[in-house]
Amino acid sequence: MIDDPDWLDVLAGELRLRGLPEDQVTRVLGETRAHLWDAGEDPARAFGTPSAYAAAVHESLGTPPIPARRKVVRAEAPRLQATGIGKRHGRHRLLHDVDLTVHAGEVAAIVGANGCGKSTFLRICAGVERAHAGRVVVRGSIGYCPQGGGTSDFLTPDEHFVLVGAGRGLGRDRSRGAGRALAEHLWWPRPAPIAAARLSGGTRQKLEVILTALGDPDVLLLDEPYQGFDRDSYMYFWDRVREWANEGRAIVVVTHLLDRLERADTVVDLTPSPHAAPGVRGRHHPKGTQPR
Ligand SMILES: Nc1ncnc2c1ncn2[C@@H]1O[C@H](COP(=O)(O)OP(=O)(O)OP(=O)(O)O)[C@@H](O)[C@H]1O
Repeated sequence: MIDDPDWLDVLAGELRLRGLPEDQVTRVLGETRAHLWDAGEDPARAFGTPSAYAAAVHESLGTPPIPARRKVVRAEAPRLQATGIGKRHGRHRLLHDVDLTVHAGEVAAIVGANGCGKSTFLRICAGVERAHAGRVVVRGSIGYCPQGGGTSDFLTPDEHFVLVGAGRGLGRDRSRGAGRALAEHLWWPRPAPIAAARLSGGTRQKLEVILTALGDPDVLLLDEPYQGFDRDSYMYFWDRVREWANEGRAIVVVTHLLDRLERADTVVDLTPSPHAAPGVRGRHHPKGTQPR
């Protein structure tokens, strides 16, 4: 057998991402390992990518795609509700009366001109900055991806997965498997065992996104998370956002790029209106409309 523990780790992560119970994950891994042993084959040659094989297994087992726990919450209450948010810097009124409601299964995009307060609004939603007015209610756990700064120069990708996974209650193998499975979804199939300082800018940014999503937080807050991604990775990223939502997460993305806004259920444009009173911001657009 050409035993590839990395491939099997990623497969385990992929199966868990699809909601397979732990006993089924163990059974599938055992059977797969036995097959590889008998056939003496390389796993990628025998089964393709872990992601594709997990999808096939998932389909053949007929496992429901969305855990029931998340569905129930969607019907009951929004995951994130920001009401009447206001923020000042001295005499400058940055945010005024901004509302945002995001349920499980929904994607919200925050757009607007440079400096209009998008990152500030997201930080307020994440609870790392205080608003001067309004209220934020979050139901569930939060994964927050700021614009950079969430990784350590000296740790490898796997070490990041294990460290952050531990903080979210995941064991070592599970963290590594989940991290690598998420990496594959972002077009980063084999995170190299090198320190993060030596990763390319786009790859390091992928690491930030993966760490945010590790452990399946209920609410994902992503501040221009695709910076430095190549075109394919950018497309994969938006596919992944939609899949995360379909799996029951509530997602808020701060974005400058308007080409994927059809993926969002809600678009909030924080650009100040020329007709509004000075400092008045917070305009909402229904799904599919383009902000100015
Ligand atoms: N502590 C502070 N004191 C004064 N002004 C501040 C402070 N923090 C942020 N600002 C200002 O608030 C404004 C909004 O910043 P923010 O980063 O939220 O905007 P943004 O819409 O995300 O910008 P960009 O599109 O450029 O990323 C900026 O003009 C910034 O300089």
